[in-house]
Formats: sequence, C-alpha cells, structure tokens
Amino acid sequence: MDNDLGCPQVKKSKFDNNPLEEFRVKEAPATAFYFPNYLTQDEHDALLQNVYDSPKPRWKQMSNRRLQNWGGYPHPKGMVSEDLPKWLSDECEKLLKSEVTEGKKPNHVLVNEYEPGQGLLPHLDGPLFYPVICTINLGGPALLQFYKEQNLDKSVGGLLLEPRSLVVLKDSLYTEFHHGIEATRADVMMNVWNLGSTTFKDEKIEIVERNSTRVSLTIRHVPKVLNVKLVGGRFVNLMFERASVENDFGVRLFSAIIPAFLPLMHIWLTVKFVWPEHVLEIDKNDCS
Ligand SMILES: O=C(O)CCC(=O)C(=O)O
Ligand SMILES: [Fe+2]
Repeated sequence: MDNDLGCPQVKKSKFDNNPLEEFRVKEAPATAFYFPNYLTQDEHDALLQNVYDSPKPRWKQMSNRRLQNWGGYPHPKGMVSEDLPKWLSDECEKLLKSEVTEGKKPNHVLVNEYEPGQGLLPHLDGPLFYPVICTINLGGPALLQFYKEQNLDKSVGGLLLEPRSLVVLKDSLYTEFHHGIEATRADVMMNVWNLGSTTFKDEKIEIVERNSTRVSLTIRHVPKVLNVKLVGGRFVNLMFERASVENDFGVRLFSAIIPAFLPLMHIWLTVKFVWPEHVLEIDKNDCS
C-alpha cells in the first residue's frame, strides 16, 4: 500500500506510529526527511514541462544559475503575495496534506535551474520563512552540502538529491547549518547521510556525475503576508478579494459599487464645492 507521499506504507510496529519516520535521515545531525520516489516519472515530467512553459520574464539570470520566483517577494514588513499557478499550488496542497510542513501551507516557491558545474554558495534561508524547507528535485542529481557557520569552506556532510525526490529540512538544519551546492561536474560521495535511500544504496559509489540540468523547487511558507496582493502585476486590496472568497453577495455588491461611485462622488464634490467658487471668481472678474 502507498501512503500520501507515493512511498511504501510503513508497518506501525517498526516506526513509532508515524509513517514519516521511515523517511527520516537518521545519519543527519538534525531533522531531515528524504523521499526518493516522491514523484512518479509522469508527475516529474509534467512539473518540468510547467517550469519550461512559464513565461520568459519569470526567469531571472543570476551569476551562476537561473531562477523563477513565485508567490511574492518576502520582506520584513510582510510579503505582497501573488496567487501561485495551479501546478505549484497543487504541490503546496500535497505537502500540507502529507504533514511534513507542520500545518503551514506553503505560499512561496523558488525554482532554481543549474547546469552541470553550477552551484550555490553556502547560506541560511533566513527569518522571513517558517523554518521548514521542502525541495522537490527534477532533472539531474546534485549533492546538497551542509556547513557549520565557523567553517564555510568544509562541508560536514550532505544529502544526495536525485530526480523525483523530495527533501525536507527542519530545526537546526534550517536555522544553524548553512547549505549550498558545490560548483562541480561530479559530486564526491563522502559523508552522504542519505546514501542508503538512494539508487546507489547497493553500490560502492565514489562519485556521482552531474549528468544533466538540475531543476529544484524550493517550497516554503512565508508567515508575514500583507493585506494587498499582486494580481496580473497590479495591487489588489484583499478586503475586496476576501468578499469574493466568502461569497457573500451583499459584501461583493458593496465592494463592486463603492469603487464605481468614487469617480462620480469626486465629480459631484468638485461641482458642488470647488467649481462654484471658480465660476464666482470669473463672474466677479467679469463685473469689474
Ligand atoms: O537547489 C536547491 O536545492 C537549493 C536551493 C536553495 O537553497 C535556496 O533556494 O535557498
Ligand atoms: Fe537555501
């Protein structure tokens, strides 16, 4: 039997009643889950297709990779959010249901694209996100390495991220250990915490080649969201938006009518209070 994550269901006696436990990376120094068969091949291909079908301006060229930002730009004052496209909101929903996100619905997705040989410097994801990172891996493999703050030159271990997998990082793997991807064409399999759950589990593998373009979806929850959001590149006040969500006809009518009347009100006020003065001025001038 399969569980919601598309992975074999765990016998309760063995794993503490929690089906996620089977996927915990026990060698890691803090909470990490690795789901090697999170996506079917068809789901994987469809996601990749959606990434490449996205409008060209979504791509931002960085010095060593390309990325797409979805959901809004996190900011200390709050994120101006945008609705995720269905192919991403479906993934967020699926993660929420699988209980890896601690009840927080992801509302932000970064798509990173790395050509073989490209990488990402060690970094922390910072305080603007809820401290759980879910990463869906597409295309080619890469080793995600972890570093202690005091020595960002030497990794303390890593997780091999293969296509079709999901990795979830929590607690000090989010808050304390920096993570990064070496700019190399071949990853050395030293201190790979999850090797036993990868396709190389039965092999004595020393190196994994970066054989093709890797695309990752980094999926997180931004807790602080503002009351305005971006719809088709324009700001919309969520007060009006909420009315349609609640489907309250009266409120919707009110929200539709008030903005329509504002220009009329403006004209009426101008005619009543500003224009007469102006006309009077002209009249006075005419009299003199
Ligand atoms: O590509 C990855 O797996 C890592 C991406 C990442 O760390 C980030 O976007 O903050
Ligand atoms: Fe990161």
